[in-house]
Amino acid sequence: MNSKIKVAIIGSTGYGGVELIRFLQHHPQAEIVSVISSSSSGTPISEGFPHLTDIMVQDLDGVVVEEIAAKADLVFTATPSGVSTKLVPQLLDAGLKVVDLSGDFRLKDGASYEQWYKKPAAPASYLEQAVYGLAEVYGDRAAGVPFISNPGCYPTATLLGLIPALKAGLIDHRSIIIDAKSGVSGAGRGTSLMTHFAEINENFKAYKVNKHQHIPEIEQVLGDVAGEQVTVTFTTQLVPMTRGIMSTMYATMNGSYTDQDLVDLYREYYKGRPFVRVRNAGVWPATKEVTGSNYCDIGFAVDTRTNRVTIISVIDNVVKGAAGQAIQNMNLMMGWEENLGLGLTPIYP
Ligand SMILES: NC(=O)C1=CN([C@@H]2O[C@H](COP(=O)(O)OP(=O)(O)OC[C@H]3O[C@@H](n4cnc5c(N)ncnc54)[C@H](OP(=O)(O)O)[C@@H]3O)[C@@H](O)[C@H]2O)C=CC1
Ligand SMILES: CC(=O)N[C@@H](CCC(=O)OP(=O)(O)O)C(=O)O
Repeated sequence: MNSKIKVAIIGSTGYGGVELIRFLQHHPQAEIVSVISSSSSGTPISEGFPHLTDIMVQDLDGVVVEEIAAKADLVFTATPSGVSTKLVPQLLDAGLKVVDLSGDFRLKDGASYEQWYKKPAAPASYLEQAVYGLAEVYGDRAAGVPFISNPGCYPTATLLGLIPALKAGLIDHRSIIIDAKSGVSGAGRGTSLMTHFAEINENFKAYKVNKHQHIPEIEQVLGDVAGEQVTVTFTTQLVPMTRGIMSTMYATMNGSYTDQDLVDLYREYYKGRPFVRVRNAGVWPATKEVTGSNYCDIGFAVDTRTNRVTIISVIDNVVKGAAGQAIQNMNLMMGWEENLGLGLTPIYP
């Protein structure tokens, strides 16, 4: 096994960054050498996060690329969209490996990024260089590369739920409808009216309907899998819970299949992949069954009356949707077992 890799976390005061710290502290092959903040450098991280008093590296560093390059081998950029666009090229040019958690390098087409994110795209050469890190689908592309773009939270749950059926031709790609719900931590730590307690508690609201920035990401990957253009209907909703995404997908089947046919197909597709668990026929997953873990759990319900299938996929948005998947990608980049440092059972209840 290789020697320990030195890692730095930019955005370590955000939800993704704090979750990276939680897992990396116990990673057998990684050592956190720098926790970085653009707004609180020079202060101990435990000042804002008292639950982190036991982490070895306490003082928050500033975002100084040369200093990061002098200390670290690999950087996790858990930074907002628009920030990674500018930061990641500098880190790569300084010789660092990067796993970026933002949406800035997921879309290969810069014009599409600008349309959906309403921000300038990163230079095309860096978009090309980024390997899209949906580990269970593209994991074989990750070994030895310097730069992984971590998938979005909604796309992770959705794509893992759809790809085996689409690839096998079981579902009609023109019929896909995705109804996705997220806990409020998906919006990050910053406060807004959208996630304000009085606005979301005992409430359930749709947002960005047909306008969500994850639509082109989902369509890009489904198009790649299907070998032709795929468009989807995608509705996102905010649920009054802290963590968790449930993506419920509907599609017309191209033949007559049973729940068990889908279970068998998905178990075969995800054979050997430690983080996708396919439920037995008739058993549907719940968000609490993956909380705090890197699992994606998937269940099915075939409706013979309508000839449609309902696919239900759940993840913890902060883990499999962000920090956990980022560590899984680091493991694959380094040629390690993909579940290294991630073997936690979900927190229940
Ligand atoms: N939350 C989730 O479930 C998921 C998040 N993501 C993506 O991961 C990234 C991080 O998300 P999340 O942790 O939730 O977001 P947060 O808003 O919780 O944290 C983002 C952090 O980025 C830092 N930051 C802000 N501006 C800058 C800057 N100019 N330079 C350097 N750092 C900066 C801030 O820390 P400071 O002020 O200390 O520098 C802040 O704490 C985002 O791109 C998000 O879209 C992806 C999948 C799921
Ligand atoms: C609940 C909630 O607000 N979720 C966010 C997910 C943001 C995110 O992860 O953004 P990128 O993947 O594009 O970086 C949203 O729907 O925009």
